[in-house]
Formats: sequence, structure tokens, C-alpha cells
Amino acid sequence: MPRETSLVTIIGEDSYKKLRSSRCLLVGAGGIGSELLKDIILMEFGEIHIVDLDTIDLSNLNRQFLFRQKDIKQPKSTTAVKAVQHFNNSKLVPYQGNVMDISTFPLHWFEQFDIIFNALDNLAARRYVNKISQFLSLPLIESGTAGFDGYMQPIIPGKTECFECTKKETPKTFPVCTIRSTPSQPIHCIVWAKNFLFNQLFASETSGNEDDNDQDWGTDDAEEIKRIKQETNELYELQKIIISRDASRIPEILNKLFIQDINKLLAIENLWKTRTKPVPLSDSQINTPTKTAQSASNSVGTIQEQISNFINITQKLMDRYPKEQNHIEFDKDDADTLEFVATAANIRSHIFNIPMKSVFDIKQIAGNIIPAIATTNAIVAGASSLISLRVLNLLKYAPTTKYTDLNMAFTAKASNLSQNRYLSNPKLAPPNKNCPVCSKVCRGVIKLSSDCLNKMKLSDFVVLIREKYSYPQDISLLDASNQRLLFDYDFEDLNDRTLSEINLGNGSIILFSDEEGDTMIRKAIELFLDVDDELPCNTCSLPDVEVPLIKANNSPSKNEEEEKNEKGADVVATTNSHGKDGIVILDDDEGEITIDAEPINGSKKRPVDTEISEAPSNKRTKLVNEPTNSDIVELD
Ligand SMILES: Nc1ncnc2c1ncn2[C@@H]1O[C@H](COP(=O)(O)OP(=O)(O)OP(=O)(O)O)[C@@H](O)[C@H]1O
Ligand SMILES: [Zn+2]
Repeated sequence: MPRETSLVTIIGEDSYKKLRSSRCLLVGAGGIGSELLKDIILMEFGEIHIVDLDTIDLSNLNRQFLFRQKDIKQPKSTTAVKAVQHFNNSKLVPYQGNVMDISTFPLHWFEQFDIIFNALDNLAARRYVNKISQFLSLPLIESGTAGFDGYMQPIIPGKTECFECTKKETPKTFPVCTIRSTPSQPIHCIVWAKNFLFNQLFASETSGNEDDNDQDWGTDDAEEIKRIKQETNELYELQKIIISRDASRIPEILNKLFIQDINKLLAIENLWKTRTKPVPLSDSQINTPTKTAQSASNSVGTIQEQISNFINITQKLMDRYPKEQNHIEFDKDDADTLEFVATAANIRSHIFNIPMKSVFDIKQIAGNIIPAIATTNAIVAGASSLISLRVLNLLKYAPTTKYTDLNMAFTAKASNLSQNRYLSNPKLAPPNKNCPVCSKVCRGVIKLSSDCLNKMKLSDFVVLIREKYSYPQDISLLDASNQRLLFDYDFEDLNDRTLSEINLGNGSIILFSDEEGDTMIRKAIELFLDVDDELPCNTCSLPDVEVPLIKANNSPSKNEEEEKNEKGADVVATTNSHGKDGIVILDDDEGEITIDAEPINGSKKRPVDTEISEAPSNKRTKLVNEPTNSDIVELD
């Protein structure tokens, strides 16, 4: 029986026709993405566009079944499309690129789709696609897995909670300075050995010039930053010893890492005012290692044994280095790389008076990669593809009358909800009233031609928005992408500049807020600037969005019911999120708006530094703290 016949039996002739004329976007062609692609091809979506920025890696092959050994280093999106052609009946369009790249994927490009499937592996891209889905009111099926755990969440903008409605855990990270200068826990030394030392010696291309002035070192101490940079550059010299394959020079590596570098650290007195000073190895320790090193993986051994192990394992890796094209990747299952990281970490721990760890323990910590499991990916992809039929209202026996009747899916283990069942399928929650992305502001898309961007003055732009949505005189306009104040009642310095002169452009998001009303105010509106060269000259079309009047924050007349509604969203007893006991704890930044994870004070006037050259006023003060977590060492 042809596939079409079965599909028509399940969803009916009309729905099948609709499905055949539907276009969907699949973001990510990795673990979940490969499974999903197979599923939605079997469901016979009319068009499937697939975006992935990456190429195929050996480590993907155990679970990304569309890829083979010969595909390594090929783009995932195009390779996936080739792999499914023999059972494909849809139009497939692959793209190799970053979905967040606004020049390749402008907002109007997303408008062609009926639904988006997220099959991503990072928070930033998930947040970005969630925002796009909100701006365009495009349904999104969000998903993710980690080991045996996974989830799938349909998001219907305006009707159900979005990806940002619940707080997300961020991966554990450490400041560079802790890792490179002042470790205090075994994990700091393990991260140093694995992400820094091992990579520099065996995995990186020699450049010999770490001079990244934008790097966030996690410290302002100029002396310490100088030392960190110098230390990195000197490591490239050590790589030359590896390349020389001269084992008699390994003590030079020990000397540099564990005597000279530690002495340089000791010379920065500021570091040791409140910390125990490290004690470098001695020359005799380096030059008289024990003959037989201990090898049991579950014991620690002495520092002398660690030094012997370090020498032996470095020699082994030295021999492998040219055979592996001068590039060895750390892999916790590669005993040599693990041993190197373990001994280097332990010697550093010993120096900093931190307990040493067994190779077994270090394997757990350094290999902190939760294994990706093909079955979990398949289950989550299956749930995503099935729910898309209900999101698009194509199931004749289960019509979608209310979006909050739809279900999400997540593993019980992830939520601690039940030990007895693997998957839970609670109904979707409505949008969280305090969610900065989907609820706190109205939103829409301004369609602009480039010439309009280059010609329109800020003052005219402000008037246009004010009149369109009936805002009062006293408003503020913020560039939400950079958190810059562009206009308010006592900051009009930029009025005569054009939009492009104040660095607004394709993809900028602006926030327009009523600053006047004491009791009632017009709700703030967030507008996405979609610059489209195809548009006729002088186009600046504002979206038809209803921007309601709401009670002001400082209004004394808020009634009890409203207060309850607002507070109710802070702690929502629900079964569909990932908190313990089904309690979702949301951001406690009450009264604050969060855009891209940076809080913006909700108080009335908030001048911000602009990034425009010839900054026109000195009355502006910096409002938002610089992000501090940009360049920090991160475990896998
Ligand atoms: N911004 C982005 N734009 C496009 N594709 C992205 C973006 N961010 C991540 N991806 C893709 O999403 C996919 C996620 O798949 P998955 O979680 O299986 O990761 P992986 O890199 O394939 O495997 P692993 O990380 O487990 O080795 C990857 O193929 C990745 O390239
Ligand atoms: Zn939300």
C-alpha cells in the first residue's frame, strides 16, 4: 500500500492535501534533527527546509543514522538531504548556515513557513528561534535531549507558554582567571588540563599569539591578564617539544608548567592576599621520577608517581602526534588522553593544595558529556512530528479546538515527577504573564526598505510610532538589542540622525514605552526591524497591532484580582515544566524587563550609553552591567 493511502486513512483527504501544501523549517540536523527529518518526510510535508551550521564529525555517527564514515567533514544539512532521497516525496531545501545569521536568514525569510521544528543543542539558538516564532506568530515545536532524558514542547505564540516562560538552567562555567591562575577545586585543575593544556599541546593549530583584547578574563588585574596571555604564547613553544618527539625534553615541559609558571603566579602578590600560596615542584622532583608508575585507575598514588605517569604518557602522545596528523582530540575513552589530563590535573592540584583524584574520578568529571542516546532522540523526534499534526489541526479524529489542550512530552526522570513512567504528557500552559518574551510587551514587525533606513530621521520615526499606537508625548525608545536609550523626553540628542546613523538596521529590536501615565499607561511595544531590499523605496510599514492601555506599575488602584493574576505567574503549580514537584520558579526580577537575559530596570527614566561615535551628551550614565560570562571556560 503506498504511503499516501495510509496517511489519507489516518488524517483524511483534506488534511493530507493541506499537509502536502505545508512548508516547515527544521533547525538542526544533528541527533534529534536527523530523526525528525526522517519522520516528517514520512509524514509527507510539502516542503522541508533544513538549516544546520555544522559539518559531520566522527562522534556523530553512533546516533545520527543519516551519516556515514565517508560523510565526515561534509555539511550536515546537504548530506542529510542526500541520505533521505530514496524515500523522500517532499521538496527538500538544505542550508549550511547559522540560523541566527540575519543576513542569510532575514525575518521575512521565516515568513514562508507554517511551522518550525527546533532540533538544536544550545540555549542561544533556541532563544533566538523562539523570539522569531513570537514575532511572526509562527508555531514552534521545541525539543531537546540529554542522555535518557528529553522533552518536546509545542509553542503557539500568544496562546501557550513560550520557551522563555520558564527559567532555564545555564551550563556550569568558570571564569578564566580561576582556571588559569587561582584554582581551588579539583574540577578547576581538570578543566585547565583538558580545555587549556591538552588542547594547546595536542589539538590546536600553532598561532603563538593570544592577543584577544575583547576576551573577558574574569579579572581586572592587568598584571594577571598579561601573565595569562604570555603563558598561552609560551605554550606554543612547548608544542615544539611535542613535535620534536625528543622524550628527553619532557622535563622541560614539567619545568615550565609546574615551576616557572607557578613562580610567575606567586610574583603577583594581589592574588595571594586571601588565598593559600601554591608550592611549585622542585627540580629534584622533576628530575628523579620513580621508575615504575602506579597504574590502578581507582587510586591516586603519590606526587612522584603522578610525575612519572606524566612523563610516560606525554612520550606516548608525542609518538602518536605525527601519526594522527598533528591533531589529537581529548576523548575520555582514549586512555592516553585521559591519563595525560588526569596526571597534569593532579600535579596542578598538588601544587595548589587541592586533593588529587583517581583516573576513574577524573574520567567522570572530564568526560562530563552526558551521552547522547539515539533512542531518546527518536522518541522525542517522534513526539514532535506527531504533535505537529495537532498544532496544524490536521487530525480529523482529534480536532484542535483549544491550544492549551495540546500536550507536551517530557521524561518523568527529568522532572522527578514519577519513578514509574518514562514519559509524561501534560497539557500546555498558557503564556506566563511575567514572561519578558511573550507577555510583558506587545510585539510586531516593521517592514523597512534600506533607503528608508538611510533617510528617515529618528524624530520622524518616533512620531510615526507614537501616532500609530496612540502613545502620549512622553515616551522612551530603547534599542533593545544593545540596550541603548535612543530617545526620551530629556534625551533628544539623536533626533536629527537617520536610523542607520544610530546603528539601527536589519534585525534590530526596539522597545517603545509610555513614560507618561501615572495610573494608566499604554503597554510597551517591541518592534523588530525587518529590512527588505525587495520593498519599494520609502517603505516603512508598521504592523497593525492593538496596544492596550494597562494600569501603571505604580498605580495605587490595582485591584486584588489583577495583583493575584500577576503574582500567580511567579510560582505556578503545574506539571508541564521541569522544576521539582512540578513547581516552576520563574525569574524573581519583579518589575524588570529582561531582554536577552540582561535586566533592564523598569523605572521611568533610564539613559544608557549609546555606542555611536561622537556621543552627543554627557548626561547619560551606564545602566546595564556588562555581561561577565562571555569568554569563560566551559565544560562540554
Ligand atoms: N545556531 C545554529 N544554527 C544552525 N544549526 C545549529 C545552530 N546551533 C546548533 N545547530 C545544530 O544543531 C544540531 C544539534 O544536534 P546535536 O544536539 O545532536 O549536536 P551534535 O553537535 O550533532 O552532537 P554532539 O554535540 O552531541 O556531539 C547540530 O547539528 C548543530 O550544528
Ligand atoms: Zn514566554
